[in-house]
Amino acid sequence: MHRLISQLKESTIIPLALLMITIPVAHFGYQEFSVTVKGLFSLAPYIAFTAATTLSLVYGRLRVLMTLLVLVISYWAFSTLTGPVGLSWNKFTIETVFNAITILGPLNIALFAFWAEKGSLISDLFTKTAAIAIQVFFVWLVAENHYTGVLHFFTLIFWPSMHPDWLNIAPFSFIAFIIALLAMAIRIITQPSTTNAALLSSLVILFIVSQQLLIPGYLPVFMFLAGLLLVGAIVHETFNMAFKDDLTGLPGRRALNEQLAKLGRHYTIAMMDVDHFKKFNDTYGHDIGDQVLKMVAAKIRKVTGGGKAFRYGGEEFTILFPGRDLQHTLPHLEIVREVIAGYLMRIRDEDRPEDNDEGKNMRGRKNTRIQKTQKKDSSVVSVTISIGVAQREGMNKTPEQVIKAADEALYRAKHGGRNKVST
Ligand SMILES: Nc1nc2c(ncn2[C@@H]2O[C@H](COP(=O)(O)OP(=O)(O)OP(=O)(O)O)[C@@H](O)[C@H]2O)c(=O)[nH]1
Repeated sequence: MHRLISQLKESTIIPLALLMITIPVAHFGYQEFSVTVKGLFSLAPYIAFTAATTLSLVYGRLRVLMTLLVLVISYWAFSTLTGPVGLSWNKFTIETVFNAITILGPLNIALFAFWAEKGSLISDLFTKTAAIAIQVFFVWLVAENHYTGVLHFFTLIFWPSMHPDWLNIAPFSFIAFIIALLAMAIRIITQPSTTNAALLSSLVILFIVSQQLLIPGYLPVFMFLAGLLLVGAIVHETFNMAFKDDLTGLPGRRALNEQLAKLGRHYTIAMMDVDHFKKFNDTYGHDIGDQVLKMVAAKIRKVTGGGKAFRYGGEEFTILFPGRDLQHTLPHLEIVREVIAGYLMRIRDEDRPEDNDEGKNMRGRKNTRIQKTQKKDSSVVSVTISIGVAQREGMNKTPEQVIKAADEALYRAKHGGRNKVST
């Protein structure tokens, strides 16, 4: 739960801050731009969309690609509606296009966020693009043939309370935005990620520009932001894939190597390893083993004393203490060891408490749980870790040599009975 909240904060904070900053730029700043700058700025969203499209194709991010297609169509249609050519469109076409974008746009963003990415990129891309093409065809059909009935239906106000005065979009559009917003909120709560935050931001941006279409700055400035957020999401997630361990969320070996290269002349390194983990896996299975590794990583991540945790590989972890000597790190490592040894983990099964407080109470009743574990309830488990520590000194001059010394200390901890810190 704690990790979910921090992931949620991590993925939404930047888009939220950028949305806030963009409001005054679109509302006041844009008016100060010269005509040339305004003209150039109208191209800015297309530049950001092109960059995001290229990255989506290179990294196979179809959900982002489909959202981009919705944004490109919306931006092109909205800028045509509000531009000089749009004025020659008849009123019926203008209303049809505006209503189509504001009803279908949000629903499509939500749809593509949920529509699983399956098969090859090309066939998936083909199916999803066909879904958009069919919609575009129907909109064209309505606009061409002046199906006033359809348009009239979509602008009907069923519930006056659902259509407040400040709303500049049709009632059906408002409902579409609410449905899409709820769906995207569920999506980001269940799967907090930078991409989902960027998709949610695209939806919010589509709402803002639909609402403020007649204020000149909003459309290019906010659409540019949408493109930038999608570019940022792909770059951020690709970076995470390379540097973060997927199972535990800790920085991985590549990140560790980068940090090792930056260390100064004064540091301590601790290597740690889960005790008898092979036996644990054999007894409880690999999936439960994974859950335990996640728990161990969560505890190691909280190390105090200036330590930085990494997953070294398998059931091995590393903590770097830049600028700290060995004696300083020992009490902090003892805390990590004790916390893990004292933690009774309830295995995720049907009985696992959904409620976090219940889980805490259960852990509080430690002695009863241990007895229960030994007698009949095999759904509560615990593990210990052994830790080896070494600092940069004497013959151990390079990070590799210090890691080797810490590994040797870890070997001594294992042979000294495990569940201990050795130097
Ligand atoms: N579930 C799970 N197991 C893993 C993972 N990575 C490594 N392991 C297992 O960790 C075990 C490591 O076993 P060993 O290196 O023999 O050491 P050990 O059993 O922990 O014994 P000691 O280190 O001597 O206490 C192996 O069974 C690996 O399959 C992982 O990501 N998930």
